[in-house]
Amino acid sequence: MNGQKFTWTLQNLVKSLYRRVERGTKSILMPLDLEWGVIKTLVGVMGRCPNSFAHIYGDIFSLRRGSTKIVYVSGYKMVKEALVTQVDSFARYVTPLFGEIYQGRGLSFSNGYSWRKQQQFAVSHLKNFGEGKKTLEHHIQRECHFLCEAFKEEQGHPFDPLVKINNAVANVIGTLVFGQRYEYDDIQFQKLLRMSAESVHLTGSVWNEWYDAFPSIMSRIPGPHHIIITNYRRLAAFLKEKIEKHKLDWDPNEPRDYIDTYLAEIEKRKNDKEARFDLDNLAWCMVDLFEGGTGTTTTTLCWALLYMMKYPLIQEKVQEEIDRMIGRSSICTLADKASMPYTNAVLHEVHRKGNIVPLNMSRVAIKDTTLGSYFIPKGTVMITNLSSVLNDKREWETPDTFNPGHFLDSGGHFRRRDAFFPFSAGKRLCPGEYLARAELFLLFTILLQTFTFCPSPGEEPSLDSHLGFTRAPMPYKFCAVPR
Ligand code: HEM
Repeated sequence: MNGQKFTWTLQNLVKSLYRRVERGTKSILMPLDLEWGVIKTLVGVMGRCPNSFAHIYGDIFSLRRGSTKIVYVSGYKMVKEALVTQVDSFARYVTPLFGEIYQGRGLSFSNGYSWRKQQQFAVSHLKNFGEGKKTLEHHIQRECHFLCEAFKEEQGHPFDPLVKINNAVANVIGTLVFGQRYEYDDIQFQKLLRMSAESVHLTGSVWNEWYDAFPSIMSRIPGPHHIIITNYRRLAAFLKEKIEKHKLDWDPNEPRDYIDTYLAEIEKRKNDKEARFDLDNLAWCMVDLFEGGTGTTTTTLCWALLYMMKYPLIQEKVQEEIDRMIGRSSICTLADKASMPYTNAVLHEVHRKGNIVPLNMSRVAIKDTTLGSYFIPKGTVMITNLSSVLNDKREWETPDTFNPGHFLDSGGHFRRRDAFFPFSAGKRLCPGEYLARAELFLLFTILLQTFTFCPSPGEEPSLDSHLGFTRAPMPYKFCAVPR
């Protein structure tokens, strides 16, 4: 069968699936009951967005993956009810694949008392890290300097910024977690970053879906799903080496990073076994912080620079505000954000349109509950569609347009918006939000203070994306022209 005929056959298959649903394949639980694995495969092959199901079937419908029922929740009001109002009815859904990898350790795939204690500890470290000249702000500013130097080396010629940005962002989280940064041409570190990006990409692929639907079969047959497991274990091994080195010259009175403060916490919580402060858990929390903190922030900054290239007038307005509030040679600080409403609004709009975690991380109902007017039995998996919140026509004036005005009032002051959920919401929201926002503000502002970003000659910037676990722009090149 040639490619065109194959696509045509798949299109007809999707249409017939739609027809089957339109005729009303009633589920006991919800109005819609489809095979999620089939849908995901078709979505992957044909690039269809699962949001279209919400347009047809409303803010709550259900799907099936193997024997697992999945409730799919869309729209600001319903997602908020699920994540915030009914927060105690749901916990993190630990998929079979990630259950196998994490075994209850770390931050992302644990629950209950141990998760709460580990999460509180991580959030506090990420917010209050460092003193004097070794603050979070200082580390980010230093990394901005290295990134600007690396961009300058390109001398205004077209280049793909992804590797340099990814390395800079990984260095910030690396400094906070294990006290070390790497040069942008370090081959071993680049290999580790590629491995980490590959895992994130494969996590959003159908292989992960099929593993979750049929774990005992998939664990026995070869395929890219095994790469996810191997890559996570390699990353954990790399981080365990850092822990071992730290133990050799650890001084509890002079904590250098997350490892040092965690080692002290292990001592402090010796009698609180349930909180699980131990060396093994430390390594897996580090995996979560490193993995969670690198790809997401990198992708958001790549979107930000792409939007600036696409909309040069917006870029000019940001630069005008930078010149007015900071000047060309002073170093931007976090305190500057309060007096830069336009730049702040542009970054918020980048988060909204970038929409980098479209389907959030899944939950599971831990008791019988009711959402909207639907009964959801204990054990049902729930996906909250953050994409539908960030594009909800009932909340945003021009949801389909990149419009920083969404975050500005009529006087040009910054205004918060209720439906701004890129980091999710409720008590399980992203623990790295503060760090990510600090990093993005400083990196974005310092880059635009130093350069103007233009498309490669003769090329029109494209806003096309590719979907793994995160939604990232297609690889692109630009010219960073010194100002
Ligand atoms: C633009 C940047 C980022 C975005 C958009 C983002 C978004 C998210 C989202 C949507 C979740 C799922 C929350 C939920 O289940 O309700 C999440 C979880 C998580 N994020 Fe982020 N994140 C970002 C940056 C970071 C950074 C910098 C770190 C680490 C320093 C981080 C670490 C984590 C971890 C560990 C989790 C799992 C938390 C848990 O299960 O309790 N993220 N993030």
